[in-house]
Amino acid sequence: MICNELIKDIKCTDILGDTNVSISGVNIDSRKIKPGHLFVAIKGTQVDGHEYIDKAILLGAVAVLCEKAPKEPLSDITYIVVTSTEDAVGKVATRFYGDPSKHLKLIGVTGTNGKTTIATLLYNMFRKLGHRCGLLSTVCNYIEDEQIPADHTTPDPIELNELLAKMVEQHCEYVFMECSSHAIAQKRIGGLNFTGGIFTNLTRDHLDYHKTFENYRNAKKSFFDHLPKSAFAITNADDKNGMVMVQNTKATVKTYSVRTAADFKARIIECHFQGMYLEIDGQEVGVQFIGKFNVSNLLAVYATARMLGKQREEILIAMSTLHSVNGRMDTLHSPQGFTAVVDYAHTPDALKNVLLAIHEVDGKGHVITVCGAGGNRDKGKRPLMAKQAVQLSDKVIITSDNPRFEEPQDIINDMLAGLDAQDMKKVLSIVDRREAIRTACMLADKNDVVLVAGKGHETYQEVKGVKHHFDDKEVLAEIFKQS
Ligand SMILES: CC(=O)N[C@H]1[C@@H](OP(=O)(O)OP(=O)(O)OC[C@H]2O[C@@H](n3ccc(=O)[nH]c3=O)[C@H](O)[C@@H]2O)O[C@H](CO)[C@@H](O)[C@@H]1O[C@H](C)C(=O)N[C@@H](C)C(=O)N[C@H](CCC(=O)O)C(=O)O
Ligand SMILES: Nc1ncnc2c1ncn2[C@@H]1O[C@H](COP(=O)(O)OP(=O)(O)OP(=O)(O)O)[C@@H](O)[C@H]1O
Ligand SMILES: N[C@H](CCC[C@H](N)C(=O)O)C(=O)O
Ligand SMILES: [Mg+2]
Repeated sequence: MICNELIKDIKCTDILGDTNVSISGVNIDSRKIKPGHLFVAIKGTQVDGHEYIDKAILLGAVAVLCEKAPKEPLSDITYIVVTSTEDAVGKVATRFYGDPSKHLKLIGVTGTNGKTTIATLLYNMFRKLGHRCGLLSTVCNYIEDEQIPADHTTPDPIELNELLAKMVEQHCEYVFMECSSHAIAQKRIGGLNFTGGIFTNLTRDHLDYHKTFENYRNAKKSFFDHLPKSAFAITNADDKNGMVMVQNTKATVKTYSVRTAADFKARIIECHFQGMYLEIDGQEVGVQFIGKFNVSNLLAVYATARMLGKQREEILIAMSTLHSVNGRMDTLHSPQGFTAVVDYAHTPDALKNVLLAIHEVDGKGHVITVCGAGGNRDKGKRPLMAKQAVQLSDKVIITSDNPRFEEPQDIINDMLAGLDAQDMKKVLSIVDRREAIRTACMLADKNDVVLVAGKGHETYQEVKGVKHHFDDKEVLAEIFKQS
C-alpha cells in the first residue's frame, strides 16, 4: 500500500520525505520490522519506541510514524509526525489491513469479570446457529475451528487487525472479542467499527496500571463513549457502574438484570451441580452452568443475540446445549468422591462469586480453597482475596499463582496481611502450588469441594520471565490417579 493511502485518516503535524513510498507492513515493535515496513514509535510503560527508530531503519523500515522527527532525518526515509502515535496506530493498522471490522459484525465485551465467558459463549452459540465466527479471547483466538494462541486478552492493534483481516478472508460473519481496560487505555482497539458492546461488571483489578478506580472505570467507559450511533450497548443494570458506562454513548442502550427492571431479565428456578433451570425473558430453559454470576453472563449472551436479530426460541435452544468455558467453573470428580473446581477467579469479586456459587449447590460438604495472587500485578487486591477466600471457605491454602518477578513468599505475605488471628486458624500457606493442591486433596472427604482458583485455563506458571509448564487440571488428574 502507498504511504499516502495509509495515512489518509490521520492528522499529521509534519511530514518529511516521500509519501509515495510503498509500505509492505506496519509494526510497533522494531524487532519485528521487515524491509519495506512502516515503524510506529510509541511511548510505552517501559521504554520509548522513539529510541528504536534507528534499529527499525536498520532492519529495513522505509517510513516512521512518530511524535517527533529526529534531529538528523535520513533522506531516503519518510517521517510522518503526529501528536499521538498511540491514537494514530489503530487507524493506520485498520487501513493497512483493509478495514476488516467494517466487513464483520464485531461485538466487544468489557468489564472486570465475565468477558471470556460471554465472548466464548457467543462464539459457540452463533456457530451452533449456523454462522461463521471468530473469537478473540484471553484463552485462545479462533477463526472458525482454527486455533491461534493468545498472549493477551486483547492483541496489539497490528496483530488485532491482521487477525480480523484473516477472519474476513475466511468469510466470518460475526466476531466476538474481549476489550481489556489496558487495550482500551492504550487504544489497541482504535479505528475498529463495532456493531455492539457489552458491559459485564466493574470491581477492583489492575490498579497497578490504572492507579485509581476512577481511571479504571473511565477506561472501560471510553469504549462505550466511542461506539457509533448504529451500534448497540448492552449494560448490566445490576452493577453500580452499569448506567455510568453508557451515559455518554451514542449507541442504542439496552439493559439486563437478574434483580431489577430491565430490557432483558432472568431468574433462577432451580440449581444443581449439573446446572440450573432459569427463566429468561419469560421462557424456561435448562442450562449446564451454575452460579448467579453465570445467569448474568447468560443473560448478556441472550440480550446480544436478540440485538443481533435472533429469535427467543432459537437462542434458548442453542443456550441449553452450551457448556462451561475452559478453566471457568471446570469440575473434576475425584475417585474419593470429592469435587474439584478449577476456576480463573483472580480478583476478590470473582473469588466471592465462585465461592457463593459453590455454596448454592445442594449436598456439598466442606469447601477447601487453594488460591494465590499474580506477581507484578495490583498488590491491593491480595489481602482482599485472602479475606474473601477465608470468609467463604472452611479451609484455605494460600499458594503461588504466577510470581513473575516477585518473591512468591512476599506475595503470600501480602495476602496473609489481610487476615486476623481468627482467620489464620483456617489457613495454611504452601509456596509450591502442586504441593498446595495435593494437600487440599488430602484434606478433602467425600462430598467436599476443592476450589483451585486463579489460573483456570493457564498451562504455565510464570517465574522470573520463564513460563514453566503447569496446569491445575492436569495436576489434579495426576493426584487422583496416584490415590
Ligand atoms: C502494561 C501493558 O499493558 N503493557 C503492554 C504495552 O507495553 P508497554 O507500553 O509497556 O511497551 P514498552 O515495553 O514500554 O515499549 C514501548 C514501545 O516500544 C516498542 N519497542 C520496545 C522494545 C524494542 O526493542 N523495540 C521496540 O520497538 C514496543 O513494541 C512498544 O511499542 O503494549 C505492548 C504492545 O501492545 C503490550 O505487549 C504490553 O503488554 C504487556 C506485555 C503486558 O503484560 N500486558 C498485560 C498487563 C495486559 O495487557 N493485560 C491485558 C488485560 C488482562 C486481563 O484480561 O485482565 C490484556 O489485554 O492482555
Ligand atoms: N459475571 C461475572 N461476575 C463476577 N465474576 C465472574 C463473572 N463471570 C465470571 N466470573 C469469575 O471471574 C473469573 C474470570 O472469568 P472470565 O475469564 O470470563 O473473565 P474475564 O473478564 O475474561 O477475565 P480477564 O480480565 O482475566 O480476561 C471466572 O473464573 C469466575 O470466577
Ligand atoms: N489477565 C490477567 C490474568 C491474571 C491471572 C492470574 N493467574 C495472574 O497471573 O495474575 C492479568 O494479566 O492480570
Ligand atoms: Mg478474559
